[in-house]
Amino acid sequence: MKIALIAHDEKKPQMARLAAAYREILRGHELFATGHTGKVVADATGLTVKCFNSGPLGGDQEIGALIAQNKMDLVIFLRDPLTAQPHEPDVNALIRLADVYDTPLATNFGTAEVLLRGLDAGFVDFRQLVNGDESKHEHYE
Ligand SMILES: O=C(CO)COP(=O)(O)O
Repeated sequence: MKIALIAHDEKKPQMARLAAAYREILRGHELFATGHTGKVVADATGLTVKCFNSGPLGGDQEIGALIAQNKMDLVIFLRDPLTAQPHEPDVNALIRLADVYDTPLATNFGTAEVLLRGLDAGFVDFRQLVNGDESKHEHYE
């Protein structure tokens, strides 16, 4: 599975804790992240993370583009709801696309834990069916 990890600055310590706690689950998957979050996750876990641009510089849009191609299976986006973000439209666009493509998305630590445990239990396996079915993608277009 392809997993995107994104955290706003105030949430990066949480992301480091989450990634370290669920390292054994994450290591079986392909990890993607916005620039600074990717470094935080790589440092916390030692795992390989494909890093895109930093969020404010277009990283959210790059991950959004993968969602729009149905090439992202799960997104953990630890948003900071208490700080205004200069790239709020990009954040909203990414979340909107996840809803368009029924991509599982967690925006806080608690839901992220449930998603990762669900991933481990096979509850996200339906994504393989979605990705393997091109007509499904056309259906969304
Ligand atoms: O701003 C972000 C998501 O909107 C995160 O970007 P960074 O991981 O580069 O800090």
